[in-house]
Amino acid sequence: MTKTLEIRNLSIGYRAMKAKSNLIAQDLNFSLGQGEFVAIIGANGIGKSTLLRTIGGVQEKISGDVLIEGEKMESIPTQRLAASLSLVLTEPLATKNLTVSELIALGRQPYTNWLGSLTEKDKIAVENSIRTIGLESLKHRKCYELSDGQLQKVLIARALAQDTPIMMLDEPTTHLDLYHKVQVLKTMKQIARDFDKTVIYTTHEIDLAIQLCDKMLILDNSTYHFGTPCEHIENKYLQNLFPSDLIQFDSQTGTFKIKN
Ligand SMILES: Nc1ncnc2c1ncn2[C@@H]1O[C@H](COP(=O)(O)OP(=O)(O)OP(=O)(O)O)[C@@H](O)[C@H]1O
Repeated sequence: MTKTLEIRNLSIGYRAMKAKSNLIAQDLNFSLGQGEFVAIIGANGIGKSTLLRTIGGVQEKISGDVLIEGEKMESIPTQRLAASLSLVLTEPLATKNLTVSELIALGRQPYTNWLGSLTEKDKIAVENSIRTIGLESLKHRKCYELSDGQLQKVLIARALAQDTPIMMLDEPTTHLDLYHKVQVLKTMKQIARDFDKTVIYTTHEIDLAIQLCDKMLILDNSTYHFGTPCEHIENKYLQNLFPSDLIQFDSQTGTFKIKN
């Protein structure tokens, strides 16, 4: 399997603080291949978003390397990087006055000219994304008219329209109900499979990730584990992810249960 994303000795954190605590995670090493669907999990504040933003190139790393298709990220020109990697973050949207179609069309920016005019190919990519994510009935609506869950789907469709070999999504299902969480995650997995893309996302929905993902990266206090959900269960890495006073992981069912 071709490696699309390689993380080598990567340390992440926040430089500005200049204190030891600026280091969120260190010496991370893992790689992802074409067609893989991968979740980053871990407790609140452990560093999932920081990691995703760092490997997505919007946050400076502390040290180490992120390689995109074998090339160090910092040596890839911006335009080419935008055609290699799409990123869906949780930040509020600045452009809510656009229609759903217009916002999704912004995903085509790496391929359009400086006027931003869409070619036939761009328009087809936008329509395909709308259909794949199931947004046909909303495509003429203004983004400010959408619910949080609907907007979340639109942002995923925009990343899909960007048509990159790597897609990264920060908590893409937070605002969705259970049915639509599963629908979106299954669609993302299908996209990885059908188009040989590498899809990586952060999540708190560990049960769903166990059922759907090829691999999981578990960020734990001062350590991490990378492997298949089965390997994590066998190695009991999920058992100690949270304090044991309230919940415990049931390895038979692959779910967390509330303690009596
Ligand atoms: N801009 C920032 N400057 C300094 N520290 C930050 C900044 N943003 C986040 N942090 C800290 O970095 C750590 C990791 O935060 P991050 O948002 O990556 O965690 P997370 O695992 O995504 O959390 P959650 O599950 O709550 O979304 C936290 O301790 C947080 O307080």
